[in-house]
Amino acid sequence: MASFTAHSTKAQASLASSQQAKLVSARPQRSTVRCNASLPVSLDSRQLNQAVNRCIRVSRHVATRSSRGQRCAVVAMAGAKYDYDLVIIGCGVGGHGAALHAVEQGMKVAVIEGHDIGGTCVNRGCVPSKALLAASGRIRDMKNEMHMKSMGIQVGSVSFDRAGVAAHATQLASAIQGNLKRSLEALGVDILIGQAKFVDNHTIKYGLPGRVDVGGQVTAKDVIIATGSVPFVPPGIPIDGKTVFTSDHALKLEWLPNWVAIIGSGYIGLEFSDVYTALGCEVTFIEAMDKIMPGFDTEIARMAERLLIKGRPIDYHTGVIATKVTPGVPGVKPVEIELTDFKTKKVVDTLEVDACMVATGRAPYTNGLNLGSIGVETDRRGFVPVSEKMEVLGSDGKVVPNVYCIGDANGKYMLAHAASAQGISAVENMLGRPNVLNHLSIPAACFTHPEVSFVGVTQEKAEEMAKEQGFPLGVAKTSFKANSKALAEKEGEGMAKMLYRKDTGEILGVHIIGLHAADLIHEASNAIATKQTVQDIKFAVHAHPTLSEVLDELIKSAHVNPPSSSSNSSAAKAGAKQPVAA
Ligand SMILES: Cc1cc2nc3c(=O)[nH]c(=O)nc-3n(C[C@H](O)[C@H](O)[C@H](O)COP(=O)(O)OP(=O)(O)OC[C@H]3O[C@@H](n4cnc5c(N)ncnc54)[C@H](O)[C@@H]3O)c2cc1C
Ligand SMILES: NC(=O)c1ccc[n+]([C@@H]2O[C@H](COP(=O)([O-])OP(=O)(O)OC[C@H]3O[C@@H](n4cnc5c(N)ncnc54)[C@H](O)[C@@H]3O)[C@@H](O)[C@H]2O)c1
Repeated sequence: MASFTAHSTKAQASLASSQQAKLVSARPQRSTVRCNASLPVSLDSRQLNQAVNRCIRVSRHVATRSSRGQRCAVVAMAGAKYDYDLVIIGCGVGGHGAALHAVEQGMKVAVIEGHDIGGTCVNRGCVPSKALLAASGRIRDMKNEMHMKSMGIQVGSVSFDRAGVAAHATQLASAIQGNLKRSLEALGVDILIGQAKFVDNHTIKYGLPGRVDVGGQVTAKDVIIATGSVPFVPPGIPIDGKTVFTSDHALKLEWLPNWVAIIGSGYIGLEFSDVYTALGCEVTFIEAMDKIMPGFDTEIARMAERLLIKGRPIDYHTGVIATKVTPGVPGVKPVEIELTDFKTKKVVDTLEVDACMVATGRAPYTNGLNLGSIGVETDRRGFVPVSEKMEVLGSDGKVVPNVYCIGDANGKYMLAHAASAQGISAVENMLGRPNVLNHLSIPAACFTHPEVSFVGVTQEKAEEMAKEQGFPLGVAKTSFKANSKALAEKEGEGMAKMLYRKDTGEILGVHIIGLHAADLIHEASNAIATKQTVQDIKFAVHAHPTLSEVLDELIKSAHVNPPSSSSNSSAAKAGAKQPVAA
């Protein structure tokens, strides 16, 4: 049976010889687990807690037998079986989030990164794109004379320096990359450089092609695959990086084509249409689905079309795919795009434009991991199959012990904050604390001007659920038009919509389009994550005048029956004023 010596430590523990308390992976057989309580160095209370957590992790017998409240100081035994508790392959936001949480839990962690710390989000995604959107958004605002005049502002001619805007994006990416790296170093995470591949569940080889001085082999009790994704380019589209390109190239803003066709009207297409049109380019969308912005709730997409497309130099072709693209030469020869009807497969048109951006989704970056060595097969598109606890599933459908996959590589929800939340969840699960992330509580936002955000399901999906499960569906709506803060900014265009169960008050989805929608969505996503109902949050107070009152009004306008209006509700007991339905 496991034996455990716990020292209650009021102050610093008394210390033995060794200079460093290395909570290195001891992974002895459970029957021989022995957590020795002599501490080799002074530990502060945080380190002490980490040590306790570490011991609890090594043996669950200990977890149940030792009172967690009692401050036990523990040091893992000598003779570590693995180099690390956790090795993370890929150091994007997913890997970074997982590493931070694992260190917090007292684990010894290494990340292996084959390209650049920060991955897509920091270097080729969220961060530089938001910098371009911020700069181009200002330019759009200042060029909007009517808007400025309506607030009594006169602006002279507005000009910008393309290279300066581009530099803002690259400098921001590089600053944030540095911050990320320093945060890992400060926490003692080992950063190993190289492309990693599995030898077995606990052994990873890494190196760089043609570099004998880089690389090696490490072992770990647990491994997380966090290798992210790369742009997906449909067949028949040669990328030259100049006239035919993906977001990887577009973010460098090396030139501004007069007319750019964007294939795909998802997040990347929309955000880049916002940047390009603010900087004076014309845009044509090529979208395979029958409607533009097919990923959004239909009503929100309709409003987005009015606010983000009509009134801007943007047109679109829907229900068509680009089957052949011939690159051009800037200023000399246009790019030719052959359009084919998505359903009939007949060629219907040919476009000649200055440039073509491909924004048709992302493909997982899982090649070269030697997943076969651990009995794993990716799906047709290359995504790693995972359980709801982020455990990797083998080709037999069973959990592959000690291997997890998070972020874009598993394809569950390709967003930065989802990757990092999945990383935290995976660490919790490897520590023996079962954790399932509710993906329906993860907010998403498109950072156009104005922004679009949502959490949970669309109205179409909610209607389907209501029909199948037989519950009454509530649809509450509010507008930004009546919001004092939005009106003060002369930004009254926008709406918010909530889908909820009228019988229980459960919130199924919230969609917002309008000023700062990306910030406003969190009240709703937190409510869904913590399972709060409409009744629970109906009487929360919002500062006036703020944009958050849009959500306040939205929630107050929802009608749940029964039991929210019952006189037994806590708010009614407290004598809260009943809100007026909008
Ligand atoms: C233009 C653009 C804008 C975006 N904007 C947003 C946004 O505003 N908000 C948002 O939430 N999301 C946004 N995203 C999506 C977001 O960037 C991704 O969801 C997120 O980066 C995924 O994180 P990850 O950690 O899973 O993978 P990544 O960030 O892709 O990181 C994976 C890392 O693993 C490394 N790697 C791969 N294979 C190996 C290997 N074998 N060995 C070692 N290292 C390896 C890669 O080099 C990479 O650094 C955007 C994406 C793009 C392209
Ligand atoms: N603000 C954000 O959070 C943000 C910003 C950018 C990117 N991202 C992430 O990056 C990922 C990739 O973004 P994206 O915009 O490339 O993908 P997406 O999945 O959002 O949109 C792709 C669009 O392209 C269309 N499409 C696909 N193949 C086509 C073809 N052959 N011809 C014409 N249309 C085609 C699809 O119907 C879809 O509308 C997304 O999953 C998103 O999560 C997020």
